[in-house]
Amino acid sequence: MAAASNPPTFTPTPEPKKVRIALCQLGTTVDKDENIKIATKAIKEAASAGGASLVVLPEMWNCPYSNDSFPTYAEDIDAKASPSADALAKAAAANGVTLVGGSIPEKSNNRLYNTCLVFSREGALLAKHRKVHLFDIDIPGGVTFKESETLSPGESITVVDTDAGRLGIGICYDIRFPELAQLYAQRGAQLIVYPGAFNTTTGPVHWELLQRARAVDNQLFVAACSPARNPDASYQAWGHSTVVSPWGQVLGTIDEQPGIVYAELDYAEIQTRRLNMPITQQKRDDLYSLVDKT
Ligand SMILES: O=C(O)CCC(=O)C(=O)O
Repeated sequence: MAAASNPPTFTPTPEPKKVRIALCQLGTTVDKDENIKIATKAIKEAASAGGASLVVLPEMWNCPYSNDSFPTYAEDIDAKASPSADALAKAAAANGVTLVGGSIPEKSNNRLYNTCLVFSREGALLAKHRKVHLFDIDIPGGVTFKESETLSPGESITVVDTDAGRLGIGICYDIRFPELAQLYAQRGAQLIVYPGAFNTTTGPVHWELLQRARAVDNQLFVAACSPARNPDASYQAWGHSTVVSPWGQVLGTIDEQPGIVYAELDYAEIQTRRLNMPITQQKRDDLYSLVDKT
């Protein structure tokens, strides 16, 4: 069967070639100020003791993961009334790291979003990603959650150039939608970062599987950063923050306890894998295609 002539969509980004990433699996409390302190301390440790140049925080790191908490912990980022965003900007600059600031509940124009902020190593806000796919599921005897009771979905997708490479951003449930990751790959993302908080029902079966699938499908790096499990919380996070290579190998992971996962990302591997196995060129555009509507 003749392969369709697909144009290569990957534009290699010349620099950087190698990045040391740190995923901070934070223990989250009910006290926002305390959570900010915990996050700030972890960012410092990841940069200084850990030598990371790219630091990632978990989904909803400044509050308990619950619909009761989102409205009360939400902050208005655009109005510059966000102690969490301020603390992240300062921590990125103080430690000279690119920071994917997990997510926090954001309030904006009478709506709430699950929002990830990305900061440069100078502390400038580079991107804001609002979770596009809300986590609404009902698994009897397992987990039931309906983010749409309080949150609204984001309306745009996010690829951002940073000192630590070209990053695609998704939040947790966003990882279940392969087309989003494919669009990010088409736009030259080298790494897709998913702050996430899977749970003890879906986590054991899907968390690593989805990361490895997104990495292998798109021949790029994937990193997913979870909160640590809090036995007292209503939502039991799976933990297991993980980094995966374009070949689907787990480069670093952890259990459900607080801690920091480190990994070396050698972006040259992306090109090697794509040259050795050129699936992008082998796609059958005559039979199917991905439509970018953004
Ligand atoms: O997809 C899952 O199983 C979990 C998703 C989730 O916890 C979230 O989107 O916050």
